[in-house]
Amino acid sequence: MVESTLPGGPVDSRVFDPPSVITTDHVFSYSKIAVNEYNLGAKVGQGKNGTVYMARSSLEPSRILAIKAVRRVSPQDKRNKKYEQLRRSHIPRHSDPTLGDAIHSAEGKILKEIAIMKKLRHPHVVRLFEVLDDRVIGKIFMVMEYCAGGEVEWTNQGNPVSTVEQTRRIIRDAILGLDYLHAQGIIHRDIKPANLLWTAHRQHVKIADFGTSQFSYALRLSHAGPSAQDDPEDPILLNDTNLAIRAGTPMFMAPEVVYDIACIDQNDPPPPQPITNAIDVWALGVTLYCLLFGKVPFASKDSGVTTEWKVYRRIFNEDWEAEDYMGYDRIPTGGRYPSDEHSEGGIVMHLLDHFLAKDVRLRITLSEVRSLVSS
Ligand SMILES: Nc1ncnc2c1ncn2[C@@H]1O[C@H](COP(=O)(O)OP(=O)(O)OP(=O)(O)O)[C@@H](O)[C@H]1O
Repeated sequence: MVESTLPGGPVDSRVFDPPSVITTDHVFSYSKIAVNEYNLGAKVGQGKNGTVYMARSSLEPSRILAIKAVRRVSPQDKRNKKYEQLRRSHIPRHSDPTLGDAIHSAEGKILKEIAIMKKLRHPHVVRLFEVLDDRVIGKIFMVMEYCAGGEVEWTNQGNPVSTVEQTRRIIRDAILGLDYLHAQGIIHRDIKPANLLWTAHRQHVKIADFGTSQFSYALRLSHAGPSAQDDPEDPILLNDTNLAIRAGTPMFMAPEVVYDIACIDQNDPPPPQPITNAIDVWALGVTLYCLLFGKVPFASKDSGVTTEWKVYRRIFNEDWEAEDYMGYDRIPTGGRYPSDEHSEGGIVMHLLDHFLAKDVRLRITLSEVRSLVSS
């Protein structure tokens, strides 16, 4: 068994390991139970646009994979019969991302997710192995590594389900994955427990779901310097105007993301802050809070049509509250401002404070947090 060592422990790297993502533009066999050499097994997940199945390759049956099957046309767009007719009769078999992007946003979205995943190769990021994209077929198939442990769970009727030590391990893995993403110029934009997947036996956590992620050339340049100019880039990645558009899950959104809605009725609002990779750090802070306390830090206290707006207002204006105990093992926090800052509770509350700094300039960076959690 080959193992690679990361700070905090070894990672099993026995998985099939092609040097780059394979793109197959001919689907020679496709049914409900198989696509090309892959036999589809149980359904393991359902997203807005895609269904995820367990799968095995007939060429290597011992290896379990995950295949995400995504419709080129989203369910509501299916009503657009004209488009579907056009697609079936005119689209050539070979893949052309820019064409796909231009003719249909659902297809453009999945091609962008694929272009992003193609750049990524890290022990704490779900790996894409192959894309089956035959344009005469109504679906695109993404063959990925399988994360057998499922989504990171965080609440049982408002109570935490992970111990503080388990939480530390989850956050540590997510920090390593996120730090890598940012170095590649990728802002995830939807960090939350449901997008962190456990490997088998809950050994490690990997970041998943790049459906709302965005490539930022400026971010890539800031990490790689002039050598970033030599990166092979897919043209579909280079439009980063989307960064200003609100995306992700409301309760995990950073103050700078919800600014326009939160300040809508303020006479003298503070100046807006830039949208950067710090939005992922905020979302990781919200994730840490969820794991520690079994609830979100900024929730609307009532239900109704204005709920989402109220959440944005709370994110923007209000401070988070600390419970007296954190984790399934109920370790004392010492309250929102613990008197003993060196106690376990004191250290964790201090960390939360830095993750959830409303001012982007005061928010902790991943390199700062890395040194804190590995010490
Ligand atoms: N590699 C994987 N291994 C195991 N389970 C997975 C894997 N990828 C996704 N899943 C499961 O499938 C679910 C849906 O996947 P995913 O979030 O990628 O789909 P989506 O259509 O992009 O969803 P969304 O509606 O959030 O955009 C996930 O929440 C997860 O439970």
